[in-house]
Amino acid sequence: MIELDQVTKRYDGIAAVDSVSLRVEPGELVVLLGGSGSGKTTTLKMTNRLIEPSSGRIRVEGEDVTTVPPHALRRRIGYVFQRLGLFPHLTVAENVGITPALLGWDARRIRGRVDTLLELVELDPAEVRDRRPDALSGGQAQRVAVARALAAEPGVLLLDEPFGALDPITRERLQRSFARVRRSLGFSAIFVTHDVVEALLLGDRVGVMRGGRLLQLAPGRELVRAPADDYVADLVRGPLEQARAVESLIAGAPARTIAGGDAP
Ligand SMILES: Nc1ncnc2c1ncn2[C@@H]1O[C@H](COP(=O)(O)OP(=O)(O)OP(=O)(O)O)[C@@H](O)[C@H]1O
Repeated sequence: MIELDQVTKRYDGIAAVDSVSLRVEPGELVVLLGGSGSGKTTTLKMTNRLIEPSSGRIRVEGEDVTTVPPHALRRRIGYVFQRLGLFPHLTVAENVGITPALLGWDARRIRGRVDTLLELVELDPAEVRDRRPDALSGGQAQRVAVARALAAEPGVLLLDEPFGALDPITRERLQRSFARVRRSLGFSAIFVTHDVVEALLLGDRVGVMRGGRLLQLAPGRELVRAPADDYVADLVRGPLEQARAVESLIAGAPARTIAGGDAP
């Protein structure tokens, strides 16, 4: 569904993305995981031509993206931005229905699709349909952003830290809700995050990026059991140790803090 073949992006001779190759199979969700500046967003934006690669090939649904006009490509690929990108002057229904409207769907079909998607992302259409984005909570707005990206029934979805700005409880709720939406619609997706737990829980496979390179692309289980190098090992160790510390706390064992000392 998505295929990157030795894709590189250079800025002033420096590689932001360095010879990255990966394939996303039909229905698969690949997470790109890495620290700030590792090249995740640049990789995502090259996939829908918001950024043009310096070299390499990208195919989406079998087609070389350079042969598809960018606006046509972006109508076929849903995109959820790092910072929302909802249009503040449009209502929720207008935001969600914008791509179907551009594609010339009739008003009844758009309305039906908008309501179906709002329900799918667990919002009550009657309650939020006519509100503007500033009248929504952060979590509600992010649900609307996901609904909007899915409105024109794309086979491919790109998500850039979609839940990054939310508190942990809202974030976890949205992760669960997104996993459900994915099961019911079955699209392929690339999901960018710097959150290791989110990556392990949501990704069919997780690609770890550092300095523009893809260090390892594997199911989360394999990253934990057989990390390709010390960087990957260190990256996954932190949250695993945290989880173990919490478990022993719950079990009533004399818990030790992550720093190694006894918990208060
Ligand atoms: N327009 C640009 N001009 C010059 N350098 C850029 C440009 N865009 C990105 N870069 C550089 O490319 C590298 C990769 O950036 P990118 O945004 O892809 O990283 P990221 O992993 O998504 O980081 P974050 O998690 O902070 O969003 C960084 O070093 C960044 O400074």
